[in-house]
Amino acid sequence: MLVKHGVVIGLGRLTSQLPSSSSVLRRQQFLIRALCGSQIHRPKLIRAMSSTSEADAESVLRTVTPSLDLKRHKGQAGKIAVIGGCREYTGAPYFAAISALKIGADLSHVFCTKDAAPVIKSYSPELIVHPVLEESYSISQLSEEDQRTVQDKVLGEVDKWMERFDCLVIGPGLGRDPFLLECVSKIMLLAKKSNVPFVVDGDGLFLVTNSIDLVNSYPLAVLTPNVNEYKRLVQKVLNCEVDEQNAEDQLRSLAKQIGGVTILRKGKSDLISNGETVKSVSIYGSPRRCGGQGDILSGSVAVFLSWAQQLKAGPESPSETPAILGCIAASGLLRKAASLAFTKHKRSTLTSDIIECLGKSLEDICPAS
Ligand SMILES: NC(=O)C1=CN([C@@H]2O[C@H](COP(=O)(O)OP(=O)(O)OC[C@H]3O[C@@H](n4cnc5c(N)ncnc54)[C@H](OP(=O)(O)O)[C@@H]3O)[C@@H](O)[C@H]2O)[C@@H](O)CC1
Ligand SMILES: Nc1ncnc2c1ncn2[C@@H]1O[C@H](COP(=O)(O)OP(=O)(O)OP(=O)(O)O)[C@@H](O)[C@H]1O
Ligand SMILES: [Mg+2]
Repeated sequence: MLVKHGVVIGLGRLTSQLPSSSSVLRRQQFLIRALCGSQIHRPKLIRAMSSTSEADAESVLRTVTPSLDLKRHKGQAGKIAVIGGCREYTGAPYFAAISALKIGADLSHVFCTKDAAPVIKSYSPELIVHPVLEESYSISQLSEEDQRTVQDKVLGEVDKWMERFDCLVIGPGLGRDPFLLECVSKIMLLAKKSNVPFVVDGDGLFLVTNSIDLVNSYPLAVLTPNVNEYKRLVQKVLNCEVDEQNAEDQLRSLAKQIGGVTILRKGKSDLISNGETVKSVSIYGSPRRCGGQGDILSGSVAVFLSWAQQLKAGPESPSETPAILGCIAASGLLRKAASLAFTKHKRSTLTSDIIECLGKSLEDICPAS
């Protein structure tokens, strides 16, 4: 739209500067028709003038998705852990964790509060659910020392698994309880110590926005903000408002300011940057905005990022980082699946319907055999 306006304004300026001879005017009118009036020429012009390149998501999906090989053993296609799930939210961590499995990860864990665990387990026997997180209400009677002991126990429970995970998803359905968020900030430190990549979403972004040092300069961190979460990040880090006219440059500055973390800004087009490159994914998805689609995305980024990390270096290997590739692949697949689910279910499309379409959508792009 901006560029389209740029063209129109540009030609308007051109008009006012040109001599008013009739032949010049005729040529000018022809130019205006050719540039603006033709459906064939306009998109080419917009693309040529755009500062962001649209990623070829299908090609990235084909590059990062590993072939199914009988020589591989369980775990090699990815072990993912979601840190999230509390009394209020049990759907979000489930959506993220089950999406990881549906795409092709081998194991998907959930670390959630004790209350949320039986609920999440009952959604699916496929998930490995750890009821380890504690909220303030369950420890408020304890002395400070005992509270620290509880925190150490929580961290110990997560840390003994940490090195086995290829990627964490921190935040879907986490809630905003202060005691729980303090534990989660320490889980982030443990992940960084073990060089485990993590995707931060939902309430994880609430935590990180208020303590940006938790992710600053960690190249294996991916943030996936929605419209509200992005606004809060921009206000906090760049100290200004979201600038839709310069969306790509602002995203690049934001990622750079946080030390080169990768940010996937969700919206009509998904925009992805690590402070250097900016990519967009605009494949047609679905007009349904039911809650939970961001959770599918965060689980998917974790899987594709893990797969992209396994790509062998070589002359043919992609120049983008695994985090950028993971974001492009996840965004493209989610949009394909959302589109397919919407074709079937129209207004009644739910997040579970989209999850059911993940397999077929990936199969259409990279068949299993
Ligand atoms: N089926 C499920 O289980 C699903 C669960 N989900 C889970 O929900 C959680 C929040 O994610 P979301 O996407 O609703 O957050 P978002 O758009 O920033 O906020 C919208 C508005 O609500 C408000 N607000 C939020 N939390 C608040 C709090 N604790 N206390 C007070 N206010 C709060 C917020 O206010 P603000 O932050 O601006 O002050 C804004 O105005 C997150 O864990 C997500 O994973 C989703 O994934 C969907 C499916
Ligand atoms: N206006 C839009 N048009 C098309 N697709 C969109 C639009 N907004 C979001 N999406 C798609 O939906 C996905 C989820 O984005 P959304 O902004 O709904 O996340 P979210 O609010 O975090 O979701 P959740 O409810 O899971 O927390 C994005 O990856 C994007 O592809
Ligand atoms: Mg969300």
